[in-house]
Amino acid sequence: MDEHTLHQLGKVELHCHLDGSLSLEMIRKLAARINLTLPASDEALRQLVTAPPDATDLMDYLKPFDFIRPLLQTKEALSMAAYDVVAQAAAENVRYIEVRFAPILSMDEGLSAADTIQAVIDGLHRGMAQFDIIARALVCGMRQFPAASNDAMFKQAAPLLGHGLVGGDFAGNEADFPPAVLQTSIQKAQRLGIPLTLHAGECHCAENIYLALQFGIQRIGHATALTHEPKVIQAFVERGATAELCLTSNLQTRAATSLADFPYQALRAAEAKVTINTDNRTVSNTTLTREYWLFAQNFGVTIADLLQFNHDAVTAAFCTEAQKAVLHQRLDADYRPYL
Ligand SMILES: O=c1[nH]cnc2c1ncn2[C@@H]1O[C@H](CO)[C@@H](O)[C@H]1O
Ligand SMILES: [Zn+2]
Repeated sequence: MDEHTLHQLGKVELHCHLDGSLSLEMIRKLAARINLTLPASDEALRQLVTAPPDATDLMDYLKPFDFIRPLLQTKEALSMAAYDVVAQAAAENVRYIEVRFAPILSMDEGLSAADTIQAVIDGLHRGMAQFDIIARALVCGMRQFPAASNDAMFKQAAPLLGHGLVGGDFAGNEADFPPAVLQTSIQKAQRLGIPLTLHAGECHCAENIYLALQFGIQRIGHATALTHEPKVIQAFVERGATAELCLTSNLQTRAATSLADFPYQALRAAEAKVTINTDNRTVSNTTLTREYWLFAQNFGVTIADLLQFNHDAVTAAFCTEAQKAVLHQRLDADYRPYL
């Protein structure tokens, strides 16, 4: 299996952050709009927006996001950014993508949460008009922000469900704000009818995954801490949950200290549903094709495995059943020549 074949294959991506995935070209365009001077060379710019190579933990990894935040404070900027991520995904044959972002981080200059979501949806729609891809939005509450801010954001988000928005998540500082602390906000979002995925198990705490499952959440972002926890893996499988795995990101945040520490093999042995994702194309300096290649190189996954991961991704996606049926068929057609 070579990288070219992996590039050609149709793909479905459930876990991709908007602000962590802007192309350098788009970062330059957005910086020009706020008169921010950037390093002239792409190499120097890349260093500013990529996770530090010696990051010690998740919070260290998240530092480049502070640099991106001022760039995404207008509707135009959010729309341009969303279009940019759709274009990148379409270029590597992603057929369906859920792009997530945190409205609260784009409200510094007066936008409402609803404004930010509508702007991202507009950009996704412009991308869909241009490229052969379906793109939907997810909104992230930020764990370290006041519950009231997250609750208000989800309240404004709910009416946009079915209009380009398909669900929610909580991102940010998991170690200090685990699911137990978020319980009330999670339940409020669920009562609004917002389908949730949740970042959990990225800080060596399998208990967070267990609790997310207990809360009725069936998609887990990262799920890294499952590796050495057979009991939690069993609960994960029993619940029919799906893992949104992000290999490169996990090695950078030290959620996994080595390949052996990454939960793929354990999940595979338990016949759990897994999907491959970038997390952050730019901050993690990766692509979905590269993530597939890493799985092929390190874990010996086959084309048939990849097809299965993509079917599982479609099944776990938050789009409509009618769209899922079309996507399943499309994947079968995409993979047939390679099987
Ligand atoms: O791997 C991750 N774990 C937790 N939070 C993350 C990760 N990647 C990005 N973000 C956070 O999500 C926000 C919205 O996109 C980003 O600003 C970043 O702070
Ligand atoms: Zn993430």
